[in-house]
Amino acid sequence: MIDEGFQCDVKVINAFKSYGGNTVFNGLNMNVMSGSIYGLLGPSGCGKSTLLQCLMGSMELDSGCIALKAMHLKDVGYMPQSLCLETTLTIGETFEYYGTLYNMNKKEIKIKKDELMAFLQLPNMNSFIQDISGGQSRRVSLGVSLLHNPKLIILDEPTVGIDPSLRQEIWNGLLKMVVEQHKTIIITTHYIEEANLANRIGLMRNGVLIEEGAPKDIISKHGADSLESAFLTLCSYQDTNETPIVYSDNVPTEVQKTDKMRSKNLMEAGKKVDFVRIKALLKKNINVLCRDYWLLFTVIILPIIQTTNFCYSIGGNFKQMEVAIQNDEININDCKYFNSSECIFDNNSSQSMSCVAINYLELFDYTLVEVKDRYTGEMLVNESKFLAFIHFPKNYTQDLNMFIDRNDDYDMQSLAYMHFAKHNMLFKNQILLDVTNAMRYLIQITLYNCSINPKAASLPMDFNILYGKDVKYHGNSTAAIFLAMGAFYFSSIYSVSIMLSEKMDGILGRSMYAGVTILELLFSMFCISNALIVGHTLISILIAYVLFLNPVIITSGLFMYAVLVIIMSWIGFLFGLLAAAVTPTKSFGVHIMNGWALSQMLLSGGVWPIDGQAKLLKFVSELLPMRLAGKTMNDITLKGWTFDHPSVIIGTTATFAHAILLLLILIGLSKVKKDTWVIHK
Ligand SMILES: Nc1ncnc2c1ncn2[C@@H]1O[C@H](COP(=O)(O)OP(=O)(O)OP(=O)(O)O)[C@@H](O)[C@H]1O
Repeated sequence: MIDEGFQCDVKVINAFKSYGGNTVFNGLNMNVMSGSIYGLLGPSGCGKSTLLQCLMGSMELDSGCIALKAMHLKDVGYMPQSLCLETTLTIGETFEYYGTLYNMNKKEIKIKKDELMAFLQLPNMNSFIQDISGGQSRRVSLGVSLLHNPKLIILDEPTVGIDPSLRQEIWNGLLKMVVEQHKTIIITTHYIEEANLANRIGLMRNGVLIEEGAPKDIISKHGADSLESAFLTLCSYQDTNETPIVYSDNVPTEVQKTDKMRSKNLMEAGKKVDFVRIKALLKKNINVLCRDYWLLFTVIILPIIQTTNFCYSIGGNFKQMEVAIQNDEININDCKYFNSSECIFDNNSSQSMSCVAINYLELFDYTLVEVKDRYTGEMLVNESKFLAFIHFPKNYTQDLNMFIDRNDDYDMQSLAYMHFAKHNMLFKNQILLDVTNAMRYLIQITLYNCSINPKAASLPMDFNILYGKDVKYHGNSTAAIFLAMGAFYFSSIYSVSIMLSEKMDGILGRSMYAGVTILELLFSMFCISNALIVGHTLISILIAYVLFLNPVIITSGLFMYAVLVIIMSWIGFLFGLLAAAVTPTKSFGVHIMNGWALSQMLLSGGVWPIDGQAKLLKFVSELLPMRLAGKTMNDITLKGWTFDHPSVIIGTTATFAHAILLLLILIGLSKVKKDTWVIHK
């Protein structure tokens, strides 16, 4: 600490700071007396904002010392150069949020709100910040820095965009605060004439203060008629002298000697988690979410729509597949009245057994269209108008006698014939399977009518299904992977969106000046994210398993299913934070999320079983969290495995390990990357 006797509220001693190779402070000294207004002037880009951020402790000096009398963040009110306010809140809500962060009660906030409304001529307290003018929102920002009645007020260009008469009133108000309440105010401005009202000014250029003193003294010292011409004189003096002028009056010698010393960093003091602040953050973030209709739609309605889409569209049998047919045995419309009861070996039998196959296919929802000849049928398939063409020759049933009898007279012309397109393996597989089944059924019916055991036409094999008796469609075996994907993706979208706006718009940075810690913000976001995931996953589960009857075996393992969904949402939440931490722009963060979710969906067996992947890729896919969680969830619902099954234990533990790994990466990143969560505005 600096000795008690000195009358400065702020002292900067021999400060050095550079961004990469760009030197901003080059041995800068500054003294701000208690109970005064200090005007910090200088050309654009000379480092005024950087200096104020260093005073607040949000930025470190490379070397030198900053000493503040203020002990706590609540003793300081800081207005950054950018707005750094949540624009979806109203003016009133903004004051309530910051008032609560500063531990003010409702009555105190109300009194201060009325006071600031009159002083800063603010619009209606219910106006949303996004709906008011630039000048009005800057006044709200100024109001936020004055709200908690701080001892030291640091304002970065508070009067930009404000009309001259209101500017004058604001200065009068600030002067009154200094006189009546003994406040200390540091203010940067580009309007040199208004700096005349300050008690003391510092002229900053080329990394140092080239002059510091009362405006009148500076003007007379340089024989100028205004601050502006004094400043110009000083600039030309500095340009012709190589050694920078370093003013260091009133600097205690013991502090001057100490390089790299910092008496106290306000931002580092009192980092304890505070539940009042968490409550304020929760309220603010719920308000923000409720007003961001697109985000609300994306994290609540979209998961429900997508689950419904998934159940309706993925993995079901193909419907109304169009097949061209030429039946020389009978008109296919007459098959409707076909009754197969006679044995085809009977002499007077008039059966058209092709109808058995045709009716079978119609029963399985095929659209059969009669074509006039084989050439047309094949051509239509080649032109992709039909998926297949089936031909039954004229004496099909008659010749079937010989086929069953294994008669050597049976020739290839007597066979039914299928010409089909292979451009889509799934269509091809389904048609082949259905037509094969139709023909097997035809043979079985034929044998049965002739009192021959139909088993003769079935496969001599017994199939026993161990797991997944109720799995009928591909979608049944990917439903759990899809739900795991939803838990991951929609949580990540929430965290990346909120965190990016907190970071890029400087909202978190500003809340931190009011004492908020990153942990508190993350905790509040985490609570909201969990509430969202529980809500939309419950609805998605009801849609998938109750409405669309995806098979599920009810066991105690379902508890682990719920646990896995929650862990997947945590992984999504953490990954969203990671994307927000590394991305240089808002939109890129969302692209990272979409890209990673899509890749996982493709690799995790959600689209196609991973058993079809190359060995190395499969090894990687096996380790993906969506795969681990989705597979384990599938094992629980389709195989009925419970929480004590080794596979369930391994799957759950490995998924949880992913969450821990992401957490460790985030902690590590926060330590090495200074702008992980906050961009200086
Ligand atoms: N995060 C950053 N990374 C790199 N350089 C930076 C960063 N922030 C500021 N600078 C550079 O540091 C210098 C000082 O910037 P600063 O914003 O402090 O200037 P200023 O005096 O407040 O300017 P203005 O009056 O235009 O607001 C500028 O050259 C700027 O380009």
